[in-house]
Amino acid sequence: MVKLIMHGCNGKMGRVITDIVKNDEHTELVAGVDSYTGVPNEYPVFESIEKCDVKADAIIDFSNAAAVDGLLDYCVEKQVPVVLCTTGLSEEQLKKVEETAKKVAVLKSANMSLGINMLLKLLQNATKVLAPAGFDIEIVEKHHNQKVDAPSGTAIALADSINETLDHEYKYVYDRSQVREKRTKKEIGMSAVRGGSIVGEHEVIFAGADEVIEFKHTAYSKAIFGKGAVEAAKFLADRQAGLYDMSDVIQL
Ligand SMILES: NC(=O)C1=CN([C@@H]2O[C@H](COP(=O)(O)OP(=O)(O)OC[C@H]3O[C@@H](n4cnc5c(N)ncnc54)[C@H](OP(=O)(O)O)[C@@H]3O)[C@@H](O)[C@H]2O)C=CC1
Ligand SMILES: O=C(O)C1=N[C@H](C(=O)O)C[C@H](O)C1
Repeated sequence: MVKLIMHGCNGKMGRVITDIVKNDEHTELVAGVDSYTGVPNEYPVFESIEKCDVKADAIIDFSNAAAVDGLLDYCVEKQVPVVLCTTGLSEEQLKKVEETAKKVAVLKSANMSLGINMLLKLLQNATKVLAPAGFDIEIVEKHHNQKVDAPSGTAIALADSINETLDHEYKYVYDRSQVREKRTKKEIGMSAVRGGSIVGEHEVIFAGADEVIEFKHTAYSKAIFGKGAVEAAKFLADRQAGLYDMSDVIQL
């Protein structure tokens, strides 16, 4: 049995993970952490990770960026692997993730779904053909009205995957409203839409002269992220220190 701590247990994804683990015979939630402790839980809940004294094989994190520094320190101190799913981390925090992964196993992924992780690979082949042929690259993402970070972590991961095949020569453009200029060739535009209960949509557009190719992923439920995170936790539980991602968990 893999014993888990759910960091952000009373949030939207924390509740999804709680349901998945309840129906999974190989995992058990031994504790939760959430700044909101006003609801009943079937496991002990602590208001911050520092107060959690329950031993576990791995932590799953869906919280917010401000909570991640303390979590990383805790993981190093207690030597507990962590599946880091929270998005919107700063450059400084991303460096801290890399440093942490030298001391304990960390799996970081902005999107735990099979579809997006497959798309990250597909895009690399498409980019190798379409970018040299002069196609412009734009990413449009849509999410629910409760999301705080923009663009989504997934949109950035998609852009990073594309840019990796372009020797990181393309720059990211998030806002065209302040500059009265045509787009340049070597840029990836990213646009964010927020509204209602949209679970998550990502569209990558390769726009050429007289033809357009679009890759689109639509999430119809948060369970696709939850299932991926639980599988990632099982994978990570007995791993050596290192920085992992979903391509280590899913056979692509
Ligand atoms: N990688 C992936 O596949 C996915 C990533 N995400 C990302 O996961 C994160 C969480 O998403 P979601 O569940 O929708 O967000 P929610 O806001 O619904 O949940 C986050 C929870 O974390 C709690 N929290 C805040 N601060 C702390 C803290 N210091 N310690 C512990 N818990 C804390 C919040 O409490 P309070 O409300 O009181 O602040 C809230 O209950 C986001 O960054 C989102 O982008 C989401 C879906 C998929
Ligand atoms: O906040 C969300 O809901 C989601 N966040 C992740 C992101 O920022 O990419 C993943 C998913 O799209 C849902």
